[in-house]
Amino acid sequence: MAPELAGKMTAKAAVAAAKPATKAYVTFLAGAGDYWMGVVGLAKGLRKVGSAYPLVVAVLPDVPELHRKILVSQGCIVREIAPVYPPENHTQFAMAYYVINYSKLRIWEFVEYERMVYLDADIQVFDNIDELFDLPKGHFYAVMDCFCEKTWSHTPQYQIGYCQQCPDKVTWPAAEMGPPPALYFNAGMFVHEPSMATAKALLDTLRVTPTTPFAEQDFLNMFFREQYKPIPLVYNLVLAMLWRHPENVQLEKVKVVHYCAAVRGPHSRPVV
Ligand SMILES: O=c1ccn([C@@H]2O[C@H](COP(=O)(O)OP(=O)(O)O)[C@@H](O)[C@H]2O)c(=O)[nH]1
Ligand SMILES: OC[C@H]1O[C@H](O[C@@H]2[C@@H](O)[C@H](O)[C@@H](O)[C@H](O)[C@@H]2O)[C@H](O)[C@@H](O)[C@H]1O
Repeated sequence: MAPELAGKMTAKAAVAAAKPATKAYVTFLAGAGDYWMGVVGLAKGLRKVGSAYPLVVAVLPDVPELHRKILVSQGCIVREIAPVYPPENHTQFAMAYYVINYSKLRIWEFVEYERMVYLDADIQVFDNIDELFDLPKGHFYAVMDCFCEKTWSHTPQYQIGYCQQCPDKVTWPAAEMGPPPALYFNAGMFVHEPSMATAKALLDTLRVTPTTPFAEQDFLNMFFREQYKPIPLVYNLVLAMLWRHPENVQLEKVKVVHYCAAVRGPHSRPVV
């Protein structure tokens, strides 16, 4: 910044103006359970693959000081966030287990970063994925989910055996059921651009949006429906894909594994 300008800007503005655009990975941690172990695994995995960016951990107030200290000792940047709850008595439509995940929406408020890659704590990174930070701006990048697990049994696509991962296997009966479901992403990993305007729009929209079974994942799919751009499953291999769509998986190319099926993952969550 030109020295003659320095005197005219406040010190804070001068630091902000001089600060390079920053990027970071971010994950979400709630409660005193075992998910902090998954975050340690995530931090170690990102370091092992030589990532150039830090890992920010958005923690709810109920995350114990001991877990926060361990994460800081693993090089994480721990940032406390306030919980986000859907409107009073609206939560009965979301699977109770997922309601806490609405708090993920706070990461749009991390505006000190111009771009972030979100990763669930039950994810492990096995190859460098820093290239995601250089994807063209203005889109919401994430990997398409699979509708074949029992967790989808409440949906028409599950009931007729339709899945976006193999749209030709069971043709969507458009005549009887209208247009097929829009492409739907798994919200365990996505590339986003923090912005207070987007953060406000998300929370304002949430206030008037009835909850649905997959909670914030359904909400994000609705909110970013126009901007969503699928990226290859190598960036978020939802484990169930191995047995639901093995033909779509080239394991030797997979960079990120998401232990979100009913199996034991790095955070050692018991099988449900
Ligand atoms: O008690 C909880 C539940 C969820 N999470 C965080 O929210 C993410 C999404 O929840 P979960 O992994 O259970 O969803 P899944 O992808 O397995 O459906 C987790 O990976 C954690 O980052 C957490 O920290 N504590
Ligand atoms: O709160 C909703 C969650 O929805 C997603 O998990 C689901 C989804 O992957 C389904 O397709 C599976 O069948 C299911 O097992 C799994 O839990 C995200 O991974 C998680 O971060 C979070 O957004």
